[in-house]
Amino acid sequence: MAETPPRALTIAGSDSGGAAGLEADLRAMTACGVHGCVAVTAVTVQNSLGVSGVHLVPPDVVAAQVRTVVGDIGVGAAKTGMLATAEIISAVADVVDEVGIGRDTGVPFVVDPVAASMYGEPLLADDAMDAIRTRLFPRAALVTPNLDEVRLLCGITVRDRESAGKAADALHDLGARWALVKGGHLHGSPEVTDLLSDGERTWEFSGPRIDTPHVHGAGDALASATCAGLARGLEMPDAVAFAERYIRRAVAESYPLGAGTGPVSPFWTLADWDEP
Ligand SMILES: Nc1ncnc2c1ncn2[C@@H]1O[C@H](COP(=O)(O)OP(=O)(O)OP(=O)(O)O)[C@@H](O)[C@H]1O
Ligand SMILES: Cc1ncc(CO)c(N)n1
Repeated sequence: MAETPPRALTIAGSDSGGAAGLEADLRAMTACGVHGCVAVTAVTVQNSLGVSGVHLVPPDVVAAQVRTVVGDIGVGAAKTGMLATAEIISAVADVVDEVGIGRDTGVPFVVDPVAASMYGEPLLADDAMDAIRTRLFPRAALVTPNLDEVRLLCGITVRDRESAGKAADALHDLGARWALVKGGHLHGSPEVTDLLSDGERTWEFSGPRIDTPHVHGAGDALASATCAGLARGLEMPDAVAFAERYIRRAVAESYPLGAGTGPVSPFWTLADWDEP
């Protein structure tokens, strides 16, 4: 019998196409050697072409999932994905306080402020980004917005390194301990650069832009791999470096699926990482 591995929790929506959402989260956690637990917030009707339906889970049921997982299994870190409504966000803020998940607890909280699918369908109610900003940012060890989410959160349009730095500072000022500004949407540059900051120091994670359209779930996988790194006991910059290494290979090995956009690949594991 093997030992119990590190555990992490994702509070997220389901993608029936299995590319993004909690399905992507669990796969990334598994690939990173971590047992993933789930608090489901919503069921989406989704495939490689888009989202055609959303069915919400009641906020008290979301909170009960968090409570019951943490009370029995215990987790070393947690993350959020699709939270859908201000009511679910409020329930999540209350329950993470109750169970000791948070910015300055021993169980780091990664907030991925998912606003829309990659096709542009909303995954968050219009009034709910404000709830993420006010209720979740002050509890977050790390926030991981893409450039559209940065604009919604702090009104900054990121075009280059300088504006990315300003955005990271603004996100930090909203209460997050660390901010990772993801540059995947800055098309036109041959490099993809993600900028991590704690308001004083910055780390840049750069690599060549990989020529693939199949990046469905890339953001979910990056936040989940970071959460897995934290659950494995890494400090923040190391956990992000670990996740950046994971996502670059996952993007390089992405594959087509259906008639639309395919996912980043989870079909390799930690055991492969040290291959030449
Ligand atoms: N073409 C690419 N080449 C290399 N890395 C990429 C590419 N696309 C995405 N990435 C990596 O994946 C990360 C997440 O992508 P992105 O910035 O698009 O986030 P996202 O919009 O939240 O993702 P999604 O909504 O598709 O799950 C990027 O920060 C980057 O590290
Ligand atoms: C359920 C769900 N969560 C997150 C995303 C964003 O990647 C998506 N497309 N679907």
